[in-house]
Amino acid sequence: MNYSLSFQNVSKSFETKRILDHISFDIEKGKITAFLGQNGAGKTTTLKIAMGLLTPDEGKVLLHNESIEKMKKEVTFIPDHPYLYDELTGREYIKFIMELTDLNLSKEEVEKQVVYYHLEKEIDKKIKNLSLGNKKKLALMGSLLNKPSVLLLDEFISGIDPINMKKIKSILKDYVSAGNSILLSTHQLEVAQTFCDSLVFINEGKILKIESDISSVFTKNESLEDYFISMLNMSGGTQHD
Ligand SMILES: Nc1ncnc2c1ncn2[C@@H]1O[C@H](COP(=O)(O)OP(=O)(O)OP(=O)(O)O)[C@@H](O)[C@H]1O
Repeated sequence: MNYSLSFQNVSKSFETKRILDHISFDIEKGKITAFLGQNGAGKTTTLKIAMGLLTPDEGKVLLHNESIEKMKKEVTFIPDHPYLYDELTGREYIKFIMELTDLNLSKEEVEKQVVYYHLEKEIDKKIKNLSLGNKKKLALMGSLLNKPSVLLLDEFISGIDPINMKKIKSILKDYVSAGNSILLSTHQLEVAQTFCDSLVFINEGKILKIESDISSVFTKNESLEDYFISMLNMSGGTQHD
C-alpha cells in the first residue's frame, strides 16, 4: 500500500445543497498532492472532513487503512488564516502546543527546531508583530512538532516572501521525503506545477481528474492554467477566459 489517506465515495451536503458528491481519491506517501479547483469547488470542506472537523453524510476517509477517527493524531490541518494567539511570543506558543499535546521536548530540541525553521530572530517576539511568512513558519513548526504523517494545507502557500517561501518549500520537501504526505489546496497554479508531485482537480463537488505523475502531464509546454481551463471546458464546468 503506497497511499496514506484515502477518500472513498465521500459526500457532504449543507442543508439541501450537495457540496461533495461521491468523491474518491488517494494521497500517496512521500508525495505533495495539489488540490485544485475554483472558488467554492469543495476543497476546504474536503480537508475539514479529512481532519475530522466535519462528518461526511456518506462514504469514509481512511488513513493507513484505518478509520480517520482512530487516527486523528496522525493528521494535521493548517487553515488559510491560522489562529496563533497574537499576544503570545513564538516560544510561548510552542510551549503551549507542547503542553496541549503532552509533548516533552528539551530546550535543546526546541532550539534545534527554531534554527531549522530560521526563526531565531523571531521566536521571542509577540506573534502579532511577526510577518505573515514567519507566522506561517511558526504555524508549520507547531503543527509538525508531534510528527503527524499527513499535513493538510489550505491556501497556505500565499502571501509569503521569496526567502520564507524557499525555506517553507524545503521544509515541506523534507517532510514528504521522510515518508509523510501533503494535500495542499491552492489557487497558485504555478506553485502546483513546479512544486507538487501529483494533482487532484475538483469541480462543483466532483473529482474531475487525478494526475498521479505531474511530470507526464505537461509534455507540450502547456501551462497548468490552460490545462485547468481545458479540463473545466471538457467537464461542462464554468470557464473563465
Ligand atoms: N458551513 C457551511 N454551511 C453552508 N455552506 C457551506 C459551509 N461551508 C462551506 N459551504 C459552501 O460549500 C461550498 C464549498 O465551499 P469550500 O469552502 O469547501 O470551497 P473551496 O473549494 O475551499 O473554495 P475557496 O477556493 O473559495 O476557498 C461553497 O458553496 C460554500 O459556500
